Amino acid sequence: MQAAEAEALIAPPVDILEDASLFLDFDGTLVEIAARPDGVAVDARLTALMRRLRERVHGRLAILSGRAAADIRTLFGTPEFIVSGSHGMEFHYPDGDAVLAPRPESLSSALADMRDLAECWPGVLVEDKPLGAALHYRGNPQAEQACIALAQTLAARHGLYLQTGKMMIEVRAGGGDKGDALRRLMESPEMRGTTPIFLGDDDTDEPGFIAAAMLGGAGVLIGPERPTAARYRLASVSDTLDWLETAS
Ligand SMILES: O=P(O)(O)OC[C@H]1O[C@H](O[C@H]2O[C@H](CO)[C@@H](O)[C@H](O)[C@H]2O)[C@H](O)[C@@H](O)[C@@H]1O
Repeated sequence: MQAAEAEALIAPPVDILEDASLFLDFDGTLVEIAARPDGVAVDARLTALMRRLRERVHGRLAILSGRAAADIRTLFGTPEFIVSGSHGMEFHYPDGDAVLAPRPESLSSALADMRDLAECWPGVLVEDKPLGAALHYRGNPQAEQACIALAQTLAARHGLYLQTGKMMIEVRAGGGDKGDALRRLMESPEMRGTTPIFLGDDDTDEPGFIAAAMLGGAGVLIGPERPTAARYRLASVSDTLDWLETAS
């Protein structure tokens, strides 16, 4: 699918959640980007909003995050919606069921190499994830090229998938993405035949936008204009929370 010209994108109509299944990215969509991965929090407004949205879409609500699903579940405190983590490779359901792809053995070696690099670049953080290892350089943007080069080397050496992100680069298990997660969830009896709507801000969200469109729904890009497979756009996290409150 061709990326749409982002400047042509408008806000989604507020009645778009009628007969919808709603998929939401987390960082940069529901919460502002923070200096560090552990710098985000879920406040009372967001908790209440998720409850209202769940009712609005009759339970057809999921977060699709690049984070570990356990992170999202901890942040929300045993959520009553589906959480797909690790870029579409993990699933946690409200009834306690969980599906997790196998952790690549090579991640231990990749993490050791990343930690060696981080020791040479103050401000660089290493994130150990269930299915991936990430280098965050938001704390030292000058380390960007070194982080990308190491991640490229590790991905090639270990046959891992190279995942780009916002001031981070990750090597992770391949074989799935947020588009696959959305398609899988849309096959459930509860969601089948409904219209998938997916809100996200990052590279990892683009496969989800494509999958939503191919199933008759739409993606909503959060943030500044850029080439994207999303059909609509909201300019910021703040605008997104306001729009979701109106639409719920
Ligand atoms: O798919 P998402 O839910 O948007 O998760 C994407 C990544 O989010 C986190 O990193 C990003 O957010 C951090 C906190 O705002 C920020 O410090 C970092 O620079 C961003 O890249 C998370 O740490 C990653 O594991 C997720 O893949």
